[in-house]
Amino acid sequence: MTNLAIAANGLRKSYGDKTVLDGVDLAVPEGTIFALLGPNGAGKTTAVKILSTLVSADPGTGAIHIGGHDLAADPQAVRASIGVTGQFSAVDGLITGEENMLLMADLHHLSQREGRRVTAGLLERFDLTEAAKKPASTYSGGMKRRLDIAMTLVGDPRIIFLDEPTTGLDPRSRHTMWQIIRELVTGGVTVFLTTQYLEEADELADRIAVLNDGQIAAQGTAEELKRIVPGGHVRLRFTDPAAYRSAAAALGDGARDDESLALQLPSDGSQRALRSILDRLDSAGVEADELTVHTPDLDDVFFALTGGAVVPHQPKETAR
Ligand SMILES: Nc1ncnc2c1ncn2[C@@H]1O[C@H](COP(=O)(O)OP(=O)(O)OP(=O)(O)O)[C@@H](O)[C@H]1O
Repeated sequence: MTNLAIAANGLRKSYGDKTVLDGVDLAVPEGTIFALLGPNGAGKTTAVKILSTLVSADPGTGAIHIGGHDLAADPQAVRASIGVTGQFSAVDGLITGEENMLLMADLHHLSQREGRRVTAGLLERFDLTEAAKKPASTYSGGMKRRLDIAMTLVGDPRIIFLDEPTTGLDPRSRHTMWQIIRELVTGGVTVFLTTQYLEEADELADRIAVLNDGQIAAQGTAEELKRIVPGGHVRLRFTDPAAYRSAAAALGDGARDDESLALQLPSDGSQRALRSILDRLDSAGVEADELTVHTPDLDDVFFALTGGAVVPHQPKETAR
């Protein structure tokens, strides 16, 4: 049997009369990446705070075990086995990156010599050696985030909570962060991350849970989640309003976007389905200016489950 690094049953939390978590079950096997995905205010940070002992769960919550330790009975043991990097960084801008690290080593009661050794190793690993003697306030967003994670690793935690680790980072820094997270897991660490980026969950996570209205709306691998939403669609775009209207009349069953002269037809994207659409267009004597095939992605899952508004999709594949 796989050992669970994180096991929580019936997680509950309310603030006043606002229920933030309404019976959330979480199970994260050791050495895996778990992503808790949800819109703003869904309760992701609250879940991280409870699991990392920063906030207490409400009465009625079931057992919570982190790293095999009972969170209610032995929060100290839980704290010793975890690292937490929050949305608001623990980095002190007034002192250097190295000093931030040494401070952390002190907090973990490492000897001065050991603290220096661990600090030098982590600064090197996170490509911060050159900047080590500069005040952290001069670091870029990506460097601060790397320093933050390096500080978390001083205590050599086996379980790491990363609350929105790449929010606000540019694409390059985001990819660097993803690489760092993957390397952590290769080293046997379990990562629990929260994110608003579907792409991030898709890239990194072994399992994803979608949090909505205080409950897990669905969980599984990215592939499993993609299977729960209806299939893809074909999108046809026109520049000529008359052609658009003729196509809409000929195809009938699609959703119309009169403003951008686009039709969206449910379709599995197969050759046969595409041929049928093209045949009907031919019969009507119209030609689309653009045809794109869209296969379901995590965006579809997210919006289907969280009841969000439909957002414009980036086409995944152009058929013509
Ligand atoms: N200490 C608090 N007191 C009162 N309400 C709170 C407190 N902390 C969080 N909340 C409320 O609980 C809800 C969930 O907040 P939480 O920060 O967990 O969401 P989140 O999913 O992490 O959102 P975001 O992506 O915006 O960080 C929000 O409506 C928030 O206003």
